[in-house]
Amino acid sequence: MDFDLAVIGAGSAGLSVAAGAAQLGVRVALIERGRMGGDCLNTGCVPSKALLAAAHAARAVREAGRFGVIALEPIIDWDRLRAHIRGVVAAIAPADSEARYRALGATVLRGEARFLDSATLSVDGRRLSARRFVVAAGSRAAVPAIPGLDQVPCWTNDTLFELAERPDHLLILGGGPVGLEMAAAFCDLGCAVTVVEAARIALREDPELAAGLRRVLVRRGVTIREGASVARVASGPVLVLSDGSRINGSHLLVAAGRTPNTEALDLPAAGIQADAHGIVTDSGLRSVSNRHVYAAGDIASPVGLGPRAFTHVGSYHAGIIIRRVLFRLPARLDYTALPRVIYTDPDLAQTGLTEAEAAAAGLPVRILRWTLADNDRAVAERDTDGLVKLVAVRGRIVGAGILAPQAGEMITAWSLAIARRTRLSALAGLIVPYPTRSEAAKRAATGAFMARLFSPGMKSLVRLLGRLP
Ligand SMILES: Cc1cc2nc3c(=O)[nH]c(=O)nc-3n(C[C@H](O)[C@H](O)[C@H](O)COP(=O)(O)OP(=O)(O)OC[C@H]3O[C@@H](n4cnc5c(N)ncnc54)[C@H](O)[C@@H]3O)c2cc1C
Ligand SMILES: NC(=O)c1ccc[n+]([C@@H]2O[C@H](COP(=O)([O-])OP(=O)(O)OC[C@H]3O[C@@H](n4cnc5c(N)ncnc54)[C@H](O)[C@@H]3O)[C@@H](O)[C@H]2O)c1
Repeated sequence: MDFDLAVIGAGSAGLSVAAGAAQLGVRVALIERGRMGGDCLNTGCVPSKALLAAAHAARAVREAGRFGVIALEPIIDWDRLRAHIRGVVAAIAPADSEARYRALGATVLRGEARFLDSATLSVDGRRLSARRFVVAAGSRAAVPAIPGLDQVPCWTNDTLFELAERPDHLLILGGGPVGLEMAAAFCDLGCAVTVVEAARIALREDPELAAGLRRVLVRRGVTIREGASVARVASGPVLVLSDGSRINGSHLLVAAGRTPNTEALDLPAAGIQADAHGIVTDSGLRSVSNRHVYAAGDIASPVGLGPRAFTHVGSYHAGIIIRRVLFRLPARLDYTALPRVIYTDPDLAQTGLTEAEAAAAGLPVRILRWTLADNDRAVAERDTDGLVKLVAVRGRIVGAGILAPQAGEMITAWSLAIARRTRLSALAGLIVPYPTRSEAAKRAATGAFMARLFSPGMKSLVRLLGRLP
């Protein structure tokens, strides 16, 4: 065997597996056909957050008047904005580079991997055998089969961040995390934006939190069409809906979900079962049909759990695979406290179960809320949109959803609370610094005890105790 482990794909998931394995002295091949770092570094998380940072700065200038700070409409220099995004990607790139992985001890092969049989790959014609394989080939933007869409120039996340032109009016097909983050960004940068969504925006998220986000985006000027069925796309671009209405724009971004990158791999040659969602695995990420193969990141579709397309999931998967393959431990996925964040400012962050998920599981759900309108820090900053919504079952927290600026920074504590099965009473007893938005979450937890604390029985008890010497 040429290698102990061959990792296909140098995105978040593949890089994490290769780094762990190489540092443990395993002979590991890391194979990448495109750019090191995959989607997250080049066409996903990193450029999108760099773009959002610029967009938030523009809005901060535009909205400074509410503090009595007089500012004019910001001027966006698109050349410098482009350079800013490239600069951020370049600053992070060394961590994902070929040089770094070679230095860690991995053999980095540039080329497209294809299975020849269950123990052999071809990498651009070169044969390579390995004892185990990790397929971490990721996903790409799914382009829906809408008549005319293939005839009209459109952006996906692959091309968007080149910012080839300033869109006067950006049409966005899809109101999931990509569509919403980019709607927030381009709107803040002064472009007209229309989101056209087949169902409702942020479909996976709690409807109450999604409604709060919708209100904010609409107030800022984003047009949102939900429940819209696009019958065809005409040049312009124009989205023609099935009710006959037409939505004209200057540019079109397709953000309608993901498709796993399975085609080039010739998975059947290695007997690896896959479906439209990715490689079918057990809950420890091993292929259900080839014991030597594991899947990680966006391309992994564990039975009963399904894919989760997040960078932090890719590295979590890597940890599971390292434990299983190298340490022979019975590691299994557990998404009980998996966080996710839509970075729209306010961010929509969720961990654990939503109210609907907990109710669907037949759990006796108790919902606790606190709105940012009742949070002193939010009031001081004149930014009171948002809500904390906790999902509790039998006195323990099982889910938390937060719509707030920097909610992504607030959610980790709630993941820990869920993972550790923390009691609401412990959360309500926490000392939280004043004034912070985190207080809103504590106040939500405290709400569980208010009625009992200030009940007539408790008043009688206090009266009685007051009579003691
Ligand atoms: C616009 C956008 C914003 C996002 N923002 C966030 C965010 O803020 N936070 C977050 O957690 N997630 C975010 N995501 C999701 C995140 O980017 C992905 O979940 C993550 O990058 C997936 O990592 P991966 O390693 O599974 O796949 P990828 O990053 O896609 O890497 C797979 C690699 O495999 C290579 N490859 C494919 N086939 C072959 C082959 N046959 N041979 C050799 N190489 C191959 C590809 O070239 C690619 O480099 C975002 C996604 C998008 C699109
Ligand atoms: N901040 C983050 O962590 C972040 C950011 C971006 C992306 N991501 C990851 O990438 C994944 C992909 O994001 P996404 O937003 O592209 O996909 P998505 O699947 O989450 O959302 C796509 C949306 O497009 C809609 N849609 C599909 N076909 C349509 C059509 N023909 N017309 C109108 N609407 C249509 C769907 O109803 C859905 O609401 C996410 O699920 C997430 O896991 C994460």
